[in-house]
Amino acid sequence: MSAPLYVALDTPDMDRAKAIAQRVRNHVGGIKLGLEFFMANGRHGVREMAEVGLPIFLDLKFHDIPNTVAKAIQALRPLEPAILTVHAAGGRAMLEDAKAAAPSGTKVVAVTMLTSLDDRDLVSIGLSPDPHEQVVRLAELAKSAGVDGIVCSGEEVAAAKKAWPHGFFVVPGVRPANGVIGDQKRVVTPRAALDAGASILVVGRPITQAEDPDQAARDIEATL
Ligand SMILES: O=C(O)c1cc(=O)[nH]c(=O)n1[C@@H]1O[C@H](COP(=O)(O)O)[C@@H](O)[C@H]1O
Repeated sequence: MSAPLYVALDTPDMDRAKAIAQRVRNHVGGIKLGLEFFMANGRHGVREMAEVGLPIFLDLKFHDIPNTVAKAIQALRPLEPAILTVHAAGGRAMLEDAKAAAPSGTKVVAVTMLTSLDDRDLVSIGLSPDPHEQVVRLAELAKSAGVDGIVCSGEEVAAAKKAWPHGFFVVPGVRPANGVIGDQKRVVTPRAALDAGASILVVGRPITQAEDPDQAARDIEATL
């Protein structure tokens, strides 16, 4: 079952992104392109990566006033990404306008609480120290604003799914057992994330920095 695994190709280097995509294409369900790739390669780069033949998740995490976010998404419409991200903290009107601006076939998902944050980080930005509370609150907001789902860590996905049984749940911050955690803080294994209710998993460095990305993707796939 390869469909739920999206590989995050976080590199500014088009040749490297293409080479990894070609190596792992039979073991992943899609490709996530984020700010690092987009800043270097833009729309043209996204089109080129679409030639690999896998769904494209365009992760630009929009967070601005509703008009600016809507116009930015309208400008991306020709790319017809399978999934795109906005920050839930942009608020209801921004989420509604983002969904209205996106192509009908694009899932708009709202980032709740970045997986690189822990309870101390939440307090430092003036929020309640409980990630579950924060994620469930933002999941309810995203649901009522009419977007398709949320991004959260595998630690909160079960609670969020309870609040939104038919939502689409993207889980990054996923690490194979004994994997290098790096800058992530709320981390679970791919299997645990799926068992908790993830719709798709996002995995970057455990695949892209592996000596053999193809084997790393196969190893993760085998646990799903
Ligand atoms: O929206 C995301 O995809 C995202 C949200 C989040 O809370 N945490 C998170 O890590 N991500 C993205 O998921 C990917 C994780 O990469 P690795 O840590 O290398 O597996 C990166 O591309 C992040 O931008």
